[in-house]
Amino acid sequence: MTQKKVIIVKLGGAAITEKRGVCQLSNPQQLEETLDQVETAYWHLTKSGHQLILIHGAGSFGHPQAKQYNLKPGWTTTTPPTPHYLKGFSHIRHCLQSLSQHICSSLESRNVPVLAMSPLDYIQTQDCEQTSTELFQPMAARVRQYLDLGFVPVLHGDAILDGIRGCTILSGDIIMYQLTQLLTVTRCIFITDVCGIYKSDPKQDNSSTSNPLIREILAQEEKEQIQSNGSTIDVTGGMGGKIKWAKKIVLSDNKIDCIICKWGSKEALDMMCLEPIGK
Ligand SMILES: Nc1ncnc2c1ncn2[C@@H]1O[C@H](COP(=O)(O)OP(=O)(O)OP(=O)(O)O)[C@@H](O)[C@H]1O
Ligand SMILES: C=C(C)CCOP(=O)(O)O
Repeated sequence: MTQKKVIIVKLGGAAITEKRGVCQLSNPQQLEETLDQVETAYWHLTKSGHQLILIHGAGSFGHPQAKQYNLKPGWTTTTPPTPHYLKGFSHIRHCLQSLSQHICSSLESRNVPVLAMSPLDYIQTQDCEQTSTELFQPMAARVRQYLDLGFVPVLHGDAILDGIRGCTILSGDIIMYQLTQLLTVTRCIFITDVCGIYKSDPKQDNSSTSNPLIREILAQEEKEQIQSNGSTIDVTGGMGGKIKWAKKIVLSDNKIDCIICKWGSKEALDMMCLEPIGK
């Protein structure tokens, strides 16, 4: 019997939403293809006894709103939130829930047994990314419980309460990292709208000579010559943030594969179906 494996797929905000807009989904063909691949991968994994966790990014349903209301630094716990913060927090949560609802109902109609989980309900951070892994235990325990029952848990980058900042923004990339620390995970896949990591943003330089795709990155290397400032609003660090958390995953357990690939690509489907890397 093959050993049961768990994979985590993050559907990036750039894959499922139009990040140049506000509360705008990706074009229907892009979104359909992305979710079709998730459906195919789910059936493939299930047949072989493997399990799938989904996380989605916020894209245009979270980043512009977080910026507008200054929600990442939060309101601090010493003073109560101003009406501006109350409105912003309530508004962003409403936007995020509508995105999660859309993704989950599209997958449910494809017969993928998804169960949505809002991180806000499972974690209060202590200074956002500085939060210790043990505080993520209730979230991981619920994910484990859903997996054991045969469901596909769906989490997302979220606006959450924070013991120091009052509130903050928790990236799906950090949720990915924390889950790898608490569950046994074989592979992490980041699906976005570019084929991987380049020397600099491929949307600003699409020449394969001056801006090649970097196929592998040494996780131990402190600094690599990668520029990661993108052209859309991203309060959680964009591609730079993703590289940071992917490296932390690999450094914490070098048996976990970490892959960044483009929605709809053959690589994305192969990686989600647990095909070997580099085939
Ligand atoms: N060096 C780079 N290599 C590849 N992409 C880069 C680079 N620098 C900037 N980018 C940009 O990073 C974007 C992907 O990062 P982003 O954080 O938007 O991904 P995501 O996970 O899909 O979104 P979200 O954070 O909303 O979930 C691409 O759209 C690309 O234009
Ligand atoms: C902007 C919000 C609310 C969450 C960010 O999550 P990410 O898109 O996974 O980085």
